[in-house]
Amino acid sequence: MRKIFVVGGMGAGKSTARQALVDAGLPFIDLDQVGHQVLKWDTVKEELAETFGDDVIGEDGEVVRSLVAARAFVSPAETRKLNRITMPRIEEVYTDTLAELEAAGNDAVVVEYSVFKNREMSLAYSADVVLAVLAPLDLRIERAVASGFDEADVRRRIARQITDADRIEASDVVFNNDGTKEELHNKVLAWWEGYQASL
Ligand SMILES: CC(C)(COP(=O)(O)OP(=O)(O)OC[C@H]1O[C@@H](n2cnc3c(N)ncnc32)[C@H](O)[C@@H]1O)[C@@H](O)C(=O)NCCC(=O)NCCS
Ligand SMILES: Nc1ncnc2c1ncn2[C@@H]1O[C@H](COP(=O)(O)OP(=O)(O)OP(=O)(O)O)[C@@H](O)[C@H]1O
Repeated sequence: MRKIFVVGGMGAGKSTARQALVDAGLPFIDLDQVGHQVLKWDTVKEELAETFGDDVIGEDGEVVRSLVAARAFVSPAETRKLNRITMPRIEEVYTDTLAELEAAGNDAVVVEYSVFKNREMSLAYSADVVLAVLAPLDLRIERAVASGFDEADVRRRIARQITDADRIEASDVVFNNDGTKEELHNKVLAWWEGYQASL
């Protein structure tokens, strides 16, 4: 099963690019969504409370994501603590989901991976193709804020992520999302048609 990774910084337009491939009929795994799923595991909740404070578990017993973000993205060291808790569990769910999709007879899957670092040392070692979605920083911040995130939080998260130069270096195809959503959608679909024809 071909694994088509969609990577990009916060607010770049990964979900929009992924949707174009989903509209073309591909199943998808969004690793941000998988991340939210593992926050429901008791072991993860316990480790987050030990690391970032008991109050990161709300009165309803669920992780208060905004509070974890406020504490985990203040420095590379704190972000590493978060990643050490979440990443092994995300990888476990990812591997299981891949196996299920493969068993169901799918030829390809789109994987949206927001914290991609490089092809060798992350989940992306299994990628057949890496598509990078790029957009100017001010536009990314504006879009992320418009979708509900606090600006200071967005800036802290972006500071913990790799740069677009690194993304260009590590990817096979680059999409600039500096026009309309429809333009991005069409560019991704055009790539997919060409890619399929080349197989
Ligand atoms: C910190 C948490 C609780 C914040 O939840 P929240 O709902 O506010 O954000 P959400 O999960 O939707 O992520 C939004 C964006 O934040 C950025 N982001 C999230 N986690 C990270 C991280 N570990 N490092 C850098 N950026 C990150 C990404 O650009 C992501 O697309 C959550 O992001 C989390 O548990 N992160 C750790 C797991 C992880 O790395 N998930 C990303 C997919 S592998
Ligand atoms: N070309 C565009 N023009 C205007 N708005 C856009 C464009 N591309 C994306 N957006 C909007 O910007 C926001 C971020 O886009 P999207 O969710 O696709 O990015 P993402 O890379 O998946 O972000 P995140 O890292 O937060 O998951 C969304 O609200 C989306 O609708």
